Amino acid sequence: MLGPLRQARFLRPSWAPSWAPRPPFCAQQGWWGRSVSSGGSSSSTANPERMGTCAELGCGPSALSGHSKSGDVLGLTNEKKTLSGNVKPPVVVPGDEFATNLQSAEMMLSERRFGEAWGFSTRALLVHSSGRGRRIKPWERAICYLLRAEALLDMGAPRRALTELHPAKELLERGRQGWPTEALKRIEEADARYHARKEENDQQRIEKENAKVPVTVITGFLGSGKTTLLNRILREQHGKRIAVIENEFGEVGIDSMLVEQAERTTETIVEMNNGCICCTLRGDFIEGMQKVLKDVRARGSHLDSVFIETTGLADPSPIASTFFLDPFMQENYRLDSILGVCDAKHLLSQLEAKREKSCVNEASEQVAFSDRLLLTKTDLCSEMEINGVLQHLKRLNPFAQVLPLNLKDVETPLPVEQLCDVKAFSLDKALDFDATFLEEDDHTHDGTIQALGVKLNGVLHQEKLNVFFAAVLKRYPKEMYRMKGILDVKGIPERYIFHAVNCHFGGMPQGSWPTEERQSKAVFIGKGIDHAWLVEGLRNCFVDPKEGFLESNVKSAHE
Ligand SMILES: Nc1nc2c(ncn2[C@@H]2O[C@H](COP(=O)(O)OP(=O)(O)OP(=O)(O)O)[C@@H](O)[C@H]2O)c(=O)[nH]1
Repeated sequence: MLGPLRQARFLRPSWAPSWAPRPPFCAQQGWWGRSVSSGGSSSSTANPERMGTCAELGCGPSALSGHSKSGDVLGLTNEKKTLSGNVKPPVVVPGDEFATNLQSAEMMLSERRFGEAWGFSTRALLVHSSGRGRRIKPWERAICYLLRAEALLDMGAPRRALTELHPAKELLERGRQGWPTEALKRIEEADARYHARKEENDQQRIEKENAKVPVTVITGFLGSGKTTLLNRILREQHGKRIAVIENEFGEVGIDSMLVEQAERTTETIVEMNNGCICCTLRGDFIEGMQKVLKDVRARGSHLDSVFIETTGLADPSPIASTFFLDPFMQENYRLDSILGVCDAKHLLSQLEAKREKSCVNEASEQVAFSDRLLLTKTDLCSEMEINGVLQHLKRLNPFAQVLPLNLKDVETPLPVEQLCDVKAFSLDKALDFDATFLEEDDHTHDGTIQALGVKLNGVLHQEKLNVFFAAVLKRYPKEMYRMKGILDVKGIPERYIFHAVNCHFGGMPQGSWPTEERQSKAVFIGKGIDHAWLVEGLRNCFVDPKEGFLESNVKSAHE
């Protein structure tokens, strides 16, 4: 039985037997039903359609990706049997081997026996190429390809169908004189079906993509404002449910303590501070992403967005490729954009900083790979400085939209709609930027950049701290990239938060301690720093150095 679609497209004449092919090929109209005297060799003109179609290269409909496992359902065996002559042609046109095969192919197609249809059409094309029998007209050859295209469309493979439709249309383009109207109509119909089916498939793909949770990867050099941005996003009234992945250096997690979990917006915060997700923690990262989804679903909740805050020295590219290489990530998450946060005050010096041989400058890699750039700390710069940085950013990444912002200005609402679910990441663009984007990653980092993590139990003395930090900034004005911490300072009931990016130091009491226990934490990231000197200096900052207890560890920034 013909399906309703095929019935509508190919009306049989009432007189035709049940197996009869479609009207354009029926004997009554005399195209290939009649015995055509073998007029010598076939057309000797070049056959551009001869090369490259699947059947001629030996692969039939079963070669469709995704269908190959069910080859027998689609008739792989039957296609082979037909090709080797083990299936008798159901239609025989005496003295016309080409018509016999083509009409048989038509009949098989009308019965949705795709393997046999493919096999017979290949045989018809082989008759033509071998030059046996009568001269085959271009439109007849076109029909061989056309019926394959129709078979593939019936199987729901419009893109593959196009490779068969193409030679049919090419033959038509070389001259349509003498082509039966029905053949022309049939090509037109197949073309329209191809477009409709392709659109339908594209639509389905878009819907599937849209159902995935969008993920924004926040990249940006040390101290550029990533955590500040995240806090602003979590505090905004945007009605979105957000999960956060925090990745930072060393075992002393500070950012996760600084991210303010706003009940209204925050689903979960996952902390990863045992290494860098762009290098050593890739497996943990995927596990973390699995856990996020599992927990949210177990709570009967949902996620509108995930933000990943990477370390200030991370290369965003290997993190991005995980979304395409890992099956779980591919199925559940959509990489929405790489959001690069740039510090207007320090970016130019960060871009100029030298790295070990064969190691990239992270700041420049982060800018170049971003889809959107957020230029922070504009409040600390003159208009001329801002314009200088903007020009530099344009040179490094001409495609990214740049958004200048003062993240400290909480009065001006954050344009959240420009930051998440913006569909800015493109795999094509990433591959243009780096052809090895989806290959095994082998990036290297400058191992001489190290992070000292310190935990301090005991109250600290404000004056002693002032002296200590002044000494650090004096000794390492360029080498100390970043200092940050949460301190228990005598006389200050709240947590004392300090930040330093290069020589810019700032600190203030902020937020109460979550528990009775007040453990101070600090991280120092830099190149060529004397860590023993730092530890000793900090030990001297306790109100009572004999009572204070200090733990520290040094790690290369990507361990
Ligand atoms: N004046 C000003 N300060 C800012 C702005 N954005 C961030 N900061 C400050 O810059 C310092 C570093 O900000 P963070 O948000 O911690 O930077 P980060 O990128 O998360 O730092 P790392 O995670 O250590 O790489 C903090 O003291 C922020 O308050 C801004 O737009 N203007």
